[in-house]
Amino acid sequence: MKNRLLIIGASGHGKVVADIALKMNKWLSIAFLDNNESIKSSMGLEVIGKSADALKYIEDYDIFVAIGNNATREKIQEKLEVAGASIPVLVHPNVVIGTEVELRIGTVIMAGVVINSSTRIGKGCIINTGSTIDHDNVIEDYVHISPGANLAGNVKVGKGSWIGIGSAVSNNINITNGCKVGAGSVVVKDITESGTYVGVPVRKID
Ligand SMILES: CC(=O)SCCNC(=O)CCNC(=O)[C@H](O)C(C)(C)COP(=O)(O)OP(=O)(O)OC[C@H]1O[C@@H](n2cnc3c(N)ncnc32)[C@H](O)[C@@H]1OP(=O)(O)O
Repeated sequence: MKNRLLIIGASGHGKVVADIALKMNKWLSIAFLDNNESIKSSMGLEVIGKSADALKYIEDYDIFVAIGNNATREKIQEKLEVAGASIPVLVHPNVVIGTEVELRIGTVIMAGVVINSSTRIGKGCIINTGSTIDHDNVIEDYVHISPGANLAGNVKVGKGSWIGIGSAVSNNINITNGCKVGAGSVVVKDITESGTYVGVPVRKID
């Protein structure tokens, strides 16, 4: 761990990530990188360069990718990992995390989340505000669980999938990689084909 933190992405998601990092009180200073040159600072934290500059900072900074798009976040984080960057896990102080829960690098756990026992969360995941992930889940790399989504026990979510705001996934369900599950949708059967699914229960629209 380094004593400075660099957050890639200074927009909405980046701000929530920075707020969590500030509350963790582990870093002496926190700054952003962002490709939008018009953003000079965000939340009182300076923007010191563009995303492409990240490799210049890997000796002195922990680096966290705060980009909401799963594929873009994966691309940037994988490049940083290959270059040997130190990539933290960010956990808001007000979460409940059970026994034998594994969280991998580049993942952020936002306020009000509950993760129950024996669940594994992969690299670069966003576990967004007030979502719940119950026991024995496997959340693969670069997944986004949106605010207020509820996953029952023994759920598996494949790499790069996005579970929409306020959606629900029944117990013992597998959702394959590269899926989008729409806002407020309910998944009661396995999803075995990548695509976009909406409704109660979900139907494939794309
Ligand atoms: C902190 C944060 O902000 S985190 C971000 C949280 N945001 C979310 O969770 C958003 C999740 N996204 C959605 O639900 C989106 O609607 C998606 C990804 C499912 C689909 O988006 P698109 O591919 O652009 O689909 P589009 O908007 O064109 O809709 C296609 C059809 O599906 C319907 N539809 C779209 N989303 C839903 C939904 N969640 N539930 C039911 N029907 C839906 C539309 O009404 C439309 O129907 P129509 O053809 O009869 O008019």
